[in-house]
Amino acid sequence: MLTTNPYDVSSDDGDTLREECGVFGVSGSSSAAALVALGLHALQHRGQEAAGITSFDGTHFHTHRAMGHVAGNFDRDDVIRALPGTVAAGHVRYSTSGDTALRNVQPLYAELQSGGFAVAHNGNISNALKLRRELVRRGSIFQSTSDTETIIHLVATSSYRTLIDRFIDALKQIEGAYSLVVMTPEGMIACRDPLGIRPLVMGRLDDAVIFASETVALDVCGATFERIVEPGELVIVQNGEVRSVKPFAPVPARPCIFEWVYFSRPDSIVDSHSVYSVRKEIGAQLAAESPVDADLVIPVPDSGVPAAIGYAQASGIPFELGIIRSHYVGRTFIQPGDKVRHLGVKLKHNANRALIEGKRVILVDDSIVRGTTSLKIVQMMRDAGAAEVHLRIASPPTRHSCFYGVDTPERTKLLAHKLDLGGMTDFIHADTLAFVSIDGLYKALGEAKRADVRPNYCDACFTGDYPTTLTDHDDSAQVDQFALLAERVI
Ligand SMILES: O=P(O)(O)OC[C@H]1O[C@H](OP(=O)(O)OP(=O)(O)O)[C@H](O)[C@@H]1O
Ligand SMILES: NC(=O)CC[C@H](N)C(=O)O
Ligand code: SF4
Ligand SMILES: [Mg+2]
Repeated sequence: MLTTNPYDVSSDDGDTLREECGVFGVSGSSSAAALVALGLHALQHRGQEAAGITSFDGTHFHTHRAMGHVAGNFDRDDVIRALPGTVAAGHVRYSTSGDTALRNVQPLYAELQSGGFAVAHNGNISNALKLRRELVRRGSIFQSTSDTETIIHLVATSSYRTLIDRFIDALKQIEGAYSLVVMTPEGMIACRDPLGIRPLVMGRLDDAVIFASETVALDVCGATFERIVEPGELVIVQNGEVRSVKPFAPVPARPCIFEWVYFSRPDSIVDSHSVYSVRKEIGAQLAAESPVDADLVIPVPDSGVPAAIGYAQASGIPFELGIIRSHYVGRTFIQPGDKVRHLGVKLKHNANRALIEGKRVILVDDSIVRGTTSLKIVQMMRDAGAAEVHLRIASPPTRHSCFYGVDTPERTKLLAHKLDLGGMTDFIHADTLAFVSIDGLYKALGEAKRADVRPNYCDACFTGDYPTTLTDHDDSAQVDQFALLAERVI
């Protein structure tokens, strides 16, 4: 089984690009857990494997964690009532390290010398295996196979005196991507890795301070956006007071560019750019770079829609809903195994036959990962009588795996790694295929082009230019060793 998730020795679903995770925290509300449940609903697209909420009532921590969606697990009064207190944090998960099992569902919790410690994490620690090996040698007893648990053991074993110093000490040892919401008896801490790879924002609802992966979660619970948590910043909320600590030497940020391409909801504003507007602008860039004479622009729902609107407006070709999506089928990425995944794409999309017959169509989707969706959709258009099928993709070819919080297929499963443009066009049976250029993507974010040296975003899945060292992934012997370790404890 090939996957970028080195702990995941149990799953046969290693070749899917999945979402990431969502975090949400509330400090200072008598309805803290209920607000977290609402916020997690709005972040459900970021993780559909499992969800959890931890609350603190001033004396005790309370946790409910479960496999599956937020709805179904957190829509009952008794569940919310069992999470009392004015402080609460929650998480929706797609695993990147560690199997899909209850023990890895977040927030993770431990009793430390300083009292309870709960952590919700979006991202992936790219030296977690190495750190884990050292910690286990020194006597740490891990309860999960998640990379996130490494943070807890580093805090527990730190030689610094105060909890904040111990936490900072832990962060300085980890590498990779992390947006965290942490709960301790002393207060809530929200922080972002020095490069700000994963998003994190801060909002207010009356006297409560709120942290969320995306602004849409603030909207949904009626909170107002205050500011982003800066890359490398810790925001500490203690007895209603908010203070900021910046323990890292400042480095220019590299937020994940895929947030604007696919991950974030279009109604979110990520690092001051509207996701919807950026997607439309990518579509416009694509129309300028790769025009084609055709009758209709058709989005591949859902995530291809804003880029298709942008393409249609820029080209003057009418936008039409030529593919109708069933809203009762989950995202393609989460279908287990190839057979079911292929079936999933058919169940999810259907051609709007009456519209397509005899037409030259331009399909617009946000990305090609394995090529499963594109292959099916192009065939669907042909079966519905399309005269020509042109595919336009609102991101550059995905040629590399992500090690920062997205469970990408192993590199060899990526269509653009295996085939060049001609090969891909033949594979999906399109008349023409084009991807937006990397400079076009940067233009959509308001830049003149991608800077050759130190660009302003992480774009490693397109360029292979990873902004951090990848300790675990550069050392395959170590990965094997930890896969064995995980196997023993499953
Ligand atoms: O090349 P593939 O391996 O098929 O993966 C790429 C497809 O997967 C995603 O859609 P998905 O159906 O997961 O979600 P969406 O409904 O949000 O578009 C993405 O938007 C592409 O359409
Ligand atoms: N996708 C994520 O951000 C996952 C967080 C963490 N690495 C986990 O696997 O639980
Ligand atoms: S590798 Fe791709 S998906 Fe991963 S953080 Fe970088 S840009 Fe985002
Ligand atoms: Mg899609």
